[in-house]
Amino acid sequence: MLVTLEGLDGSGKTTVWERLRTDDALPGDATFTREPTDSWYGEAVQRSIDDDEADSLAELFLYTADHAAHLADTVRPALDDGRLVVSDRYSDSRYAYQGATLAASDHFEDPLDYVREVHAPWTRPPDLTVYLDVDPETAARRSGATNKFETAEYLAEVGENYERLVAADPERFVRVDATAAPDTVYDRVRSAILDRRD
Ligand SMILES: Nc1ncnc2c1ncn2[C@@H]1O[C@H](COP(=O)(O)OP(=O)(O)O)[C@@H](O)[C@H]1O
Ligand SMILES: Cc1cn([C@H]2C[C@H](O)[C@@H](COP(=O)(O)OP(=O)(O)O)O2)c(=O)[nH]c1=O
Repeated sequence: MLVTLEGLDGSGKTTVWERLRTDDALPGDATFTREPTDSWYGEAVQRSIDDDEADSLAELFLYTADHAAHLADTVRPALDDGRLVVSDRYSDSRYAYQGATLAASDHFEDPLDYVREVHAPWTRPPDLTVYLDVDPETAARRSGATNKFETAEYLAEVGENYERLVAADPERFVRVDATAAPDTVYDRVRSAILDRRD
């Protein structure tokens, strides 16, 4: 089963993901992974993140290349072995974030839909996506604006894209109020995963 954690920067995904890794209630052979990955594709993504002048379309394809390699090298082999896979960010991040960065482009009527179409023929959709829901102001404050994406204004657009993704696929998403206390958020994410396991 493939579980993904999604949400704005600062929503608490990595905090939850780190705790899940040591939770004995989950299978000992579970694969914990993330996007951007730590492969050379992910390093190329990080260079783009660090470049405030990076071209948004080029950046989309860097993230997407990282996802393709992530599927081939990590996700599909683990799923084929019957393992639980938990990814801190995955394709919904691309739809939500690059759907926002490309909104300024005049190439696309609907950038979010375009990004989804790019992935549709070959990606592997998650079986469960836990959406850590937090307001953009809290997200920006918690994340400390460490990169070009972490402004409340931009994160508000990203949040609207996430809401669109949740509305389009309500069976796949479980929303967790990420403004709650860390232990409360963790317990709710943990329950969502344990309740959904095959
Ligand atoms: N439920 C929470 N309440 C308050 N602060 C939180 C909560 N979850 C995480 N944080 C803090 O917010 C910051 C970002 O958390 P992190 O897990 O890195 O978020 P993300 O991976 O979604 O960007 C960290 O300083 C973390 O300690
Ligand atoms: C996976 C992914 C991340 N991102 C963004 C979200 C983050 O601002 C940035 C790097 O992710 P990361 O460093 O993991 O930040 P965080 O821990 O706050 O999620 O890349 C995209 O824009 N598109 C994507 O497809």
